[in-house]
Parts: sequence; structure tokens; C-alpha cells
Amino acid sequence: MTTALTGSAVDTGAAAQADTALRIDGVSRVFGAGPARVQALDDVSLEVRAGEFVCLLGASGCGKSTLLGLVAGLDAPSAGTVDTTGRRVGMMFQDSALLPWLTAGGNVEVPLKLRGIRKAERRERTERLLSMVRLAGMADRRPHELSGGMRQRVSLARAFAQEADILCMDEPFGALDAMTRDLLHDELERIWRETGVTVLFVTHDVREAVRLGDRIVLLSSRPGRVAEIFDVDIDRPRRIDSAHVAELATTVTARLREEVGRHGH
Ligand SMILES: Nc1ncnc2c1ncn2[C@@H]1O[C@H](COP(=O)(O)OP(=O)(O)OP(=O)(O)O)[C@@H](O)[C@H]1O
Repeated sequence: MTTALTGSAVDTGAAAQADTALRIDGVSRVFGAGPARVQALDDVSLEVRAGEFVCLLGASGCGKSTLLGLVAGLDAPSAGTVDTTGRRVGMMFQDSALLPWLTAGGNVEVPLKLRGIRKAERRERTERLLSMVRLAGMADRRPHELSGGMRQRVSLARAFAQEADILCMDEPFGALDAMTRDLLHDELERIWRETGVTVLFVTHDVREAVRLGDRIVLLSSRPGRVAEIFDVDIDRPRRIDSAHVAELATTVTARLREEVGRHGH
């Protein structure tokens, strides 16, 4: 496994199976011991199809980021297995985490550089990635010269520069205003459809999960378990303020409330 500032590339070497991109089987994760012991995840199982967009939804502290870290190979389960079927895994975080001394283009180039791609090709790919997130011509700007939304676009371009088959996204738009977030949902959906990447997207925003996901995996808290899986049977492209999205969001929210109530949060 190689771990870089921008994320990680993991290849488990397991036999790739045509349609299953990710198999999580009986996964538990315990942190600490004695009175400080926290069971973050308990017996989580989930299969994700290649090209599927799965949203992990749950209350704060239910283990969403822990599960993502296990898939990305940044952490190991206490029990159970995570099989990424030989596929490359990439990461994108809430904080754009751009390197301030590099330009937007320089930041996007980092994963390409780490993979030993030559300069001319790096430049070409970076330009393509920046236009994909509608930042063509911005390659020479430094992060402080960009708005929050633009920085997150650069981060999105850098995430796609990892050329991952499975992209783990940990609340990537959580800190953005609603309008910018809306635009980035559109961009992400478009790029996801163009690239066919498998996405595992963590959020605690129900509407965002319904807007983006093919399926929504609702996790319960303490310990994190799969409480329910919702199929999102709404035509794309979706609008976050559409009646269909609102209707399913109401159902999911009610179920989420039930889970939160059960644990006295
Ligand atoms: N390295 C660690 N050491 C000890 N406890 C940890 C560690 N990482 C996570 N935890 C605990 O495991 C539980 C799950 O944390 P995690 O960050 O995965 O939740 P989350 O659902 O992503 O939360 P949020 O939505 O607030 O980001 C929490 O109780 C957290 O305190």
C-alpha cells in the first residue's frame, strides 16, 4: 500500500469479480481497551457494485469515517474483512487540504507525480482534470486566491487524479454553502457517470444522500451497525429540492431519528 498526503492507493491483490467492487464482511473495529474501549463498528457487512454510488449516512460518531478509513486501507478491522477486489482506492476529505505553497495545478499534479507520470503528461492530465471541474485557466492560482467552493473543486480534481476505481469521500461538501454544494453535486454526478468510478460517500445530510446515492446505507450508533439500506429509485439528474427527493428524505430522516433516539443522543 502507498499512502500519500492526498490519499492512498490500495491494491489487495484479491481476485477481482466483475460486478462487485467492494465486499465488507462482518467488520468490527474497536478502539482502546478497558474503560476507554470504544466499539466504533460492529459486524458491518456490505457489498458495493462496480460503478455504484453508495452514501453512508448516520449520526455523528456512528463510525462512518472509521468505515471509510478501513476501505481506504488507512486502518485495519479488529474483526472481519474488507475486500477491495484488487481495485485502487482513493480518498477525498471534507477539508480541501490543498498544499498552500503549490498552485491549483500543482496540487492536482501531486498524485500524478507520486505515480511517476512524466511532466508533459502530468500537465496535460492536470489541464483536463481542471476543466472537468470547470476550473480551466485557473491552474496558476494559489489556494488563497480561490473561494472555498473553488478550492473544493481543485480537491475534487485531485481526487480524480488518483484514478481510483473506488473513491471514498468523507463529507467533501460539508463546509460549503448550499448553492455551491448544489453545483458540486451536479459536477460530481456528471463526473461519476463519465468515469464509472465506484463512490462511497459519507454524509450526515439526508437530502444530500438522497440527491446523490444509488443506495443509502443507514448506520446506527454505538456501535455502528447497518440499520437499514434504502434504494434510491429516483431518475437522475436529481434536484435536491425536488418533491421525490423530499419524500424519500422524510422517510429516511424518520428512520434516522429512530436510531438516534435509541441511543439517547
Ligand atoms: N483513533 C481512534 N481512537 C479512539 N476512538 C476513536 C478513534 N477513531 C474513532 N473513534 C471513535 O469511534 C467512534 C466512531 O467515530 P467516527 O469518526 O468513525 O464517526 P463518524 O460517524 O464519522 O462521526 P462524524 O459524523 O462526527 O464525523 C466515535 O465514538 C469515535 O470517538
